[in-house]
Amino acid sequence: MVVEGNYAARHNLRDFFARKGNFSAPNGTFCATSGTGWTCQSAGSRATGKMDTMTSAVAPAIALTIAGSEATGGAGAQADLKTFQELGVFGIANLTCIVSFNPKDNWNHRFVPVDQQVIADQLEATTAAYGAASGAPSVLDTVKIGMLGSPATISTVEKALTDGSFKHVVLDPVLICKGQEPGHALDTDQALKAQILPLATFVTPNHFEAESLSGLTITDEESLKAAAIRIHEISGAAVLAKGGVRLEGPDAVDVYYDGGTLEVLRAPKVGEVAVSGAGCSLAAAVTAELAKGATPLEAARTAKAFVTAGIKNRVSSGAPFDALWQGGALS
Ligand SMILES: Nc1ncnc2c1ncn2[C@@H]1O[C@H](COP(=O)(O)OP(=O)(O)O)[C@@H](O)[C@H]1O
Ligand SMILES: Cc1ncc(COP(=O)(O)O)c(C=O)c1O
Repeated sequence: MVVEGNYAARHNLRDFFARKGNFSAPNGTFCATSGTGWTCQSAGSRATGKMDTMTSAVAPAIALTIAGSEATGGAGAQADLKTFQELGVFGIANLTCIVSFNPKDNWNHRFVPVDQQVIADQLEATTAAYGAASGAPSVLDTVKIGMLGSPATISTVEKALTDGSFKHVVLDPVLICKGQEPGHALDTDQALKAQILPLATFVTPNHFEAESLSGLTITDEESLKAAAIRIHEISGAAVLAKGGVRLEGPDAVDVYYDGGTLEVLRAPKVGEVAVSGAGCSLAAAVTAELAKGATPLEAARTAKAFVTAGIKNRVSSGAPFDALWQGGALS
């Protein structure tokens, strides 16, 4: 029996009927409840069942992003949620800051932090709803950390990570954004390295961030490998170090290293400029795949393919940079 595109199969059936009452589906099926049972009838066929038989049988995997809002929708929490959804994961966003590009100032970032108590409140609500003690059918054990933006926020998030019981902590160590000058946020950089990096199980530095975290200069694939190895040694995390468009050559090259496997992930460059949301979407795709049970290496491979497709299908705007599109090719 198909009830409204399988909605009921993914939700508590009792809740479904409570919302919809008796209803007619567009294919001519009529569904109703009586007592603890349900009946659906269409021309020539009839199906019955108990209200509890389909309860949350296939709840989706859950993932949380602790990240900033990027108002134009290309990067930040917006990119993370779109990626989670595309990959079949129920996404939750707890916001740390609001970034609004400034078109009157060369599209530089205007950054407003969210109040620390408000960040803590969001984390409290999320934990109560989906944490280990929540009774939720899918427990939240996978979190992505995006832009934190200040030492105060880093301390708030550090507390949530140490209080919580996350199996996977994917850190996109956002030290600068595209368009920002390197060195803009060095105090945050230091706090991120000291307080969040040791808690990460997977880290996705871009070229600048990999140089900053490793202390090495990265000019080619070999030095990117050396940086990935160094960052693993420092953090213990699986590392996906991104060369992207910042290394010469026809391919966008990233290096994965987890202490055992070293793998170069490559895809032909699409254009020669960086695309907004590529780093966020890559780390979010890793997060979604880990939440669904993939190994870190499998998650990295899937994420690379997802981001490459999203860059090919990029969205242009009045801004001087394109945004990644997570939704597949539009015909
Ligand atoms: N023009 C491009 N063509 C293909 N892949 C790209 C391109 N730019 C970046 N990538 C890939 O997108 C992902 C994000 O990389 P990057 O843009 O360097 O990260 P960040 O957004 O953190 O600076 C990486 O997998 C990188 O190799
Ligand atoms: C809130 C926020 N998070 C993260 C980023 C990093 O985005 P990207 O995926 O383009 O590196 C940005 C960049 O603008 C941002 O504004």
